[in-house]
Amino acid sequence: MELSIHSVSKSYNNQLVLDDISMNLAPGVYSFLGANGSGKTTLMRIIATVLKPTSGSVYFNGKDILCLGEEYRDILGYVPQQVGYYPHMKVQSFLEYVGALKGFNKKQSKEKAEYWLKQLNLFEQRNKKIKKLSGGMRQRVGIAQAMLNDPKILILDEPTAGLDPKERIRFRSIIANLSINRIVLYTTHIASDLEGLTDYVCILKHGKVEQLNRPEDVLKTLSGKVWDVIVQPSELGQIESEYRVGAIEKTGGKVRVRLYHDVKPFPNAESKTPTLEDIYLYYFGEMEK
Ligand SMILES: Nc1ncnc2c1ncn2[C@@H]1O[C@H](COP(=O)(O)OP(=O)(O)OP(=O)(O)O)[C@@H](O)[C@H]1O
Repeated sequence: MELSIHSVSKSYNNQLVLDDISMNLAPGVYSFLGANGSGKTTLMRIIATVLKPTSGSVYFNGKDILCLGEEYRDILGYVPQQVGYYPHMKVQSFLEYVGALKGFNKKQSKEKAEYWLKQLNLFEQRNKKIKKLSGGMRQRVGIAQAMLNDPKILILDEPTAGLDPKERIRFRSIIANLSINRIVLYTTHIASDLEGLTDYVCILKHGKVEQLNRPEDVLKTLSGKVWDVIVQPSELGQIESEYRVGAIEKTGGKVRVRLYHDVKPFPNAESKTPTLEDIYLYYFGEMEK
């Protein structure tokens, strides 16, 4: 099974948002990491066939997904960003309704809805109205509706937005369980979401792929470039103007500054092992200021 993105570009009103993206995806979890506006949602919508690329194509097992039509929708599960799933509907009724839309008969829809309600720990909530659910529960309803047809490709756009730390951990184990024999793509701008979950990290910046690598290889690219230095608060401004700066922490009356530089920036700087948080700040720190 292979999903192949071939020279995909997308412009909105002459603004280039995706710039010649190519990659081949096999079963596994792929996280698309990028700051706001880096084109993650646009790419997910193209892969979900909600949006057409300006140029380029996406192929599933060698066939253009736009030509596969219904056949592709049968193998696709898509959880869009911020969906307002019928707030007045009850959870199970909603899932059965989605089942009907996906072409299942009443009995199949009920069975599938109940199966996924149990899998996603939502069975207790099945008779609650969607608007009464917490953000994490609503997110799981989103995953349940996408899973009804047992998709080969599962796309989750910013699935952890608005979740509390406990829900994030639960989400991670759900995805780990669902990822076997599927291509799972999800977008995030939270580096810690990737820890222990993803097989590949794709860093998207200004519509281009900066890296597509296993997490350990992504980390290696920053090896020898991550430094901690303890300075007086008054020195901070100067450091920020000269270096790419990550986290800043108070320590006693001083501050510990994480900075990224190819060579040791100060005699007292301490070399640090890169984390995914560092990767994010290295690539996107400037954009978030
Ligand atoms: N329908 C549209 N019309 C015009 N511009 C758009 C449209 N959709 C997205 N854009 C622009 O394209 C760029 C990329 O947006 P996109 O939503 O793909 O990024 P993103 O990485 O998913 O960001 P976020 O994390 O904020 O969701 C942004 O500059 C956005 O304003």
